[in-house]
Amino acid sequence: MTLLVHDVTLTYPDGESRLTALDAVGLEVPAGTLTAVIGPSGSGKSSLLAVAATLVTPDSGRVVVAGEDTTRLGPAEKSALRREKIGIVFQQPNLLASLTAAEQLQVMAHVAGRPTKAVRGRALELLDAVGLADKADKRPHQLSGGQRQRINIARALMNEPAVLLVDEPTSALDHERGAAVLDLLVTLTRERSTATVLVTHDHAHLERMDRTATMADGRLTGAGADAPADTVPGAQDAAGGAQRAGAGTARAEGAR
Ligand SMILES: Nc1ncnc2c1ncn2[C@@H]1O[C@H](COP(=O)(O)OP(=O)(O)OP(=O)(O)O)[C@@H](O)[C@H]1O
Repeated sequence: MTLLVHDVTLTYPDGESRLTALDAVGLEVPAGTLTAVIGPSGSGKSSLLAVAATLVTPDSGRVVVAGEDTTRLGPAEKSALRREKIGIVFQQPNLLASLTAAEQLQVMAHVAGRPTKAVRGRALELLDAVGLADKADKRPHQLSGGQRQRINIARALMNEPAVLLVDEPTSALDHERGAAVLDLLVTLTRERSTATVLVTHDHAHLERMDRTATMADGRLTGAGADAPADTVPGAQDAAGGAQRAGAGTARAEGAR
C-alpha cells in the first residue's frame, strides 16, 4: 500500500478544551488509484490531507508513505520524504511570477537536489503530459487559470512522487475546465502509478474515481480501510514496510 493512514486522531486547541478534527481515521490508497474525499465544510478534509502530507503530526495513529512510517521521522527526515515521495497540489497554483512554465517545474528538481541535465527534458515531458507542450516558455500572466492549474499539477509530479495529494483543484475553474483537470488527474495517476487523494466539492465527476470516501465530523467512511488487508492489492507490501519499521500491522481500521 503506497499511502496508509492508520487510526489517526488529530485535535486542535479550542478554548479550554480541544476540537477533534480527525477521529480514528483510516485510509488506504494503492499505487495507480485515485480516492476522492468529499464532505461538508469543516468535516476534516484539509486536516486529512495535511496529515497525509506529513505537514501536521497527528495526536495518535500512523501515516505510512511508500513503506516508511513517517510518525517515527524527525523534521529533517520528514522534509526529505516530502520532497522525494509526496507531490502536493494546493487550491491556488502559487506559481512564481518571474519564471516560465518549464522553469516552475525545473526549480522543484533543484530544491530536491537533483539538478541534472535531464531536468529540462523531464519538465518538457510533463508539460506535454498535461497538454501544455507549446507553453513551456510562457510566464503565469500569459496563461489562463486552467493552464496554471495544469502547471501546478505537473510541478507536483516533477520529482516522481509515490503519493499525490490534491486539494480542490477545480474550485476556481468552470465546469468544463474542471472536468478536464479531473480527467487529467485520473490519467496521470494511472500513467505515473501515484497513490492519489483528491479533496473535492465537485460531485459531478466522482464516478471516474476509483473510490469516494466521505468525511463527516472528523470520521471517514468508504476509504478502503475497512477492507481486509489481504484483499487490497499491494497490502502485503505495506504490512512488510510497516513491520520493518516496527509499527505492527498495516491494516487500517479507522473507517467503519
Ligand atoms: N489550525 C487550526 N486550529 C484550530 N482549529 C482548526 C484548525 N484547522 C482546522 N480546524 C478545525 O478543524 C475542523 C476541520 O477543519 P478542516 O479545515 O480540516 O475541514 P474541511 O473539511 O477541510 O473544511 P473546508 O471544506 O471548509 O476546507 C474544523 O472544525 C476547523 O474549524
